[in-house]
Amino acid sequence: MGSIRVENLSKSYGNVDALKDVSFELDEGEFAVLLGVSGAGKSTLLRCLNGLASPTEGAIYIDDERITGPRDDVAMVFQQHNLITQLSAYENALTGALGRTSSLRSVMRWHNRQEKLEAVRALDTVGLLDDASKKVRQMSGGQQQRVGIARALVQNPATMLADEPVASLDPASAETVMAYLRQAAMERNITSIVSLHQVNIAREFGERFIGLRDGELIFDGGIDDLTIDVIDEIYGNVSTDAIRRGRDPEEAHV
Ligand SMILES: Nc1ncnc2c1ncn2[C@@H]1O[C@H](COP(=O)(O)OP(=O)(O)OP(=O)(O)O)[C@@H](O)[C@H]1O
Repeated sequence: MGSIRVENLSKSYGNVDALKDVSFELDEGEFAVLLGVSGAGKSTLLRCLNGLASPTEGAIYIDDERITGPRDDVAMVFQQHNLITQLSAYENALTGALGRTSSLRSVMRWHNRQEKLEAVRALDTVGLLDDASKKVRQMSGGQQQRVGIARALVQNPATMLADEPVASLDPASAETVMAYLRQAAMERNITSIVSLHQVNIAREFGERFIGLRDGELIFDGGIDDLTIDVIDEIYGNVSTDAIRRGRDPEEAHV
């Protein structure tokens, strides 16, 4: 479950061509990192994948079903966590089940035993079981993002999309969050696409890499093919010395 097929996808906003004839396929359970500078089209691709934006041309299929709008089996992890900060980690995780409940139950926030167990299991997966009752606003940015991942897991997705999930975190927290995200995807065989702009983190956690530049897919391959030349091509005029040292290439324009 969760295989993805993107076929000749183009997306324009007025006269801005955000995606140009992008095609690729991911097998069930693959973990792909989406690379590209700001404006390359990463968010647009993720928005088309989760059904929030519709293609101008082309199509996306999940498990051979054409995407025509948001689906419950496609979960999203956001950069700005989108959590309810006055609620606990557990309560936030439980909101991941809301898409699957009736509107009355959803409004009343009634959850069945199975959903509660899933929330506990998801918090365990992201290493936050001991902090389940802690208010999200009292948590660090990295912990908050792990709650965001737990919420996505409670949705019981076949596909998980993450748009710059560690962009606002310090390097150590970013690594921790990525490790939990990768582990969760592996344990549950969730097909995942994570957009990142930190090449060092991408190389550490990615198994498949998709590179966008100016809306075009310019790279699709594994870690061995992701050479410095390819990185140069994805990021344009950047200092590869800075990349080797692990600095953010977007700050390393020469
Ligand atoms: N709603 C919109 N209306 C008009 N133009 C848009 C819209 N959304 C994105 N664009 C444009 O489409 C192009 C791709 O943007 P997109 O946000 O997908 O890139 P990105 O790689 O995710 O960059 P960032 O990391 O900065 O979000 C950019 O030129 C952007 O200005």
